[in-house]
Amino acid sequence: MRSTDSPVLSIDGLVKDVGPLASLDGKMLRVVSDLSLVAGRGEITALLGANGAGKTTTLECAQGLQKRTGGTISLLGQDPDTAGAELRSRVGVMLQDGGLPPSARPLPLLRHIAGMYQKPMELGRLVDRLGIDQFSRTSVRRLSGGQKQRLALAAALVGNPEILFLDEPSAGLDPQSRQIVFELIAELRDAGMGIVLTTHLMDDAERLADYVYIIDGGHNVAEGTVAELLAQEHSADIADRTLYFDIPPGLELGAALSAGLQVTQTRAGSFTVSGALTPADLASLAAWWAEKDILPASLRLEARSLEDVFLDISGRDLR
Ligand SMILES: Nc1ncnc2c1ncn2[C@@H]1O[C@H](COP(=O)(O)OP(=O)(O)OP(=O)(O)O)[C@@H](O)[C@H]1O
Repeated sequence: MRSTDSPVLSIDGLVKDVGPLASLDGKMLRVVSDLSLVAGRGEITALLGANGAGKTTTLECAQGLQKRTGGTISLLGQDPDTAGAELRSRVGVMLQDGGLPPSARPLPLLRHIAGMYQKPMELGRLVDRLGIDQFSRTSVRRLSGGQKQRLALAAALVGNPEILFLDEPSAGLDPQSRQIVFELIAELRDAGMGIVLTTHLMDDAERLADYVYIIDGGHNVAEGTVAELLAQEHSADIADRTLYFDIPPGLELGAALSAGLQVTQTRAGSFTVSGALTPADLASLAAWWAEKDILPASLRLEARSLEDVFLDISGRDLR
């Protein structure tokens, strides 16, 4: 486990049992087992995992919303299970379902929440930044999913927290909203806030996270910066590079590429080449195109992605 100078959250050996469950003959189900992580101030820490991996349960235990079965948790230096209102006022939480009162209107709601804190954020700026002024007088129940998500983020931020928890922050957001939300999250990080988020979207983790914990089956299976995870040892199944190109249908590549590469045609003329691709392979392919007077309609070379690493670590079976 990584150590950081000023952790906002550290979890050591977290265990969470739920139940008793009738489906298990009245036995308890262990949904988190021996999970440890550290999140630093001025950092975005991501818990990345498939559906049901245990991410939400872990965050809810960290926030004191669920009582843990075992392990230790320090949230801003205190145990969330026993701490009082003073700790809650320093923590911002954006839950997956928003948790907002359906009949409330955004602006009065945010003003009300701001009134509960000693040093709230400047409301006008936050409202403007998240585009809430466009729907400030529409009741929560009538907001779109993305508008609710932006309002939930504003509600989590208005108290100016030292640590911000975000459960699936980009769920339901259109590309513009996602861009605005991501920029704001990165700015808050740069200003020193500790941000802990859960996601099952590799792209979110790649774009946002300073440090990633991959969670599977209720425990950590890998951790590191995105660059460290991409560089780590992996099975032979995942290629370092994959080349995609589209050429007119009906042509056989023949000897244009060296033996040993995996070449597939996803549809006539659309090729995917993976394996130990070398510069010489690209040169010989280009020479073959020149000889046949072909300019590919599209051409893309991609390095291994976090998604490849994730699937390699956690397997391809549905959860
Ligand atoms: N009270 C409960 N009773 C039965 N099962 C539970 C209970 N709470 C959690 N679980 C199970 O524990 C596992 C972890 O759930 P959790 O919500 O933490 O996963 P997650 O990683 O956040 O998933 P998602 O990405 O789908 O939100 C799931 O299989 C869930 O069904």
